[in-house]
Amino acid sequence: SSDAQLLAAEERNQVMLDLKAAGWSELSERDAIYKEFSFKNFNQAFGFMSRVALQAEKMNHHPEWLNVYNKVQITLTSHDSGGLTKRDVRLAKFIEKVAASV
Ligand SMILES: C[C@H](O)[C@H](O)[C@H]1CNC2=NC(N)=NC(=O)C2=N1
Repeated sequence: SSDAQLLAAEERNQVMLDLKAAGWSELSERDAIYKEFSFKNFNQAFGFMSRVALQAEKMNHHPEWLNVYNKVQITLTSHDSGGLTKRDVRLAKFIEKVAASV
């Protein structure tokens, strides 16, 4: 299955176990996942965003996000596919790696 295709129920439940354990949740209003990150200050938050931005551009897969001072709220979905795909999961896992290394 292509990584741009919507995740099938079984595979989705499997990957969501990991992501939920890491603090991601499924939105009720859209087929998307969401997490809020907190950093020590704006510099840390923006450094994190810079690293995620470079990877997102490489993947041609971009987050919906909001930064206010030390907080970054991130929503991931695949607009082209109309919901959650492997690309979102791959980007979420990358984001977790970056956040863990700040
Ligand atoms: C034209 C462009 O390649 C597409 O719109 C890409 C860009 N980045 C994207 N990012 C995300 N998150 N979902 C998409 O469907 C998407 N599509």
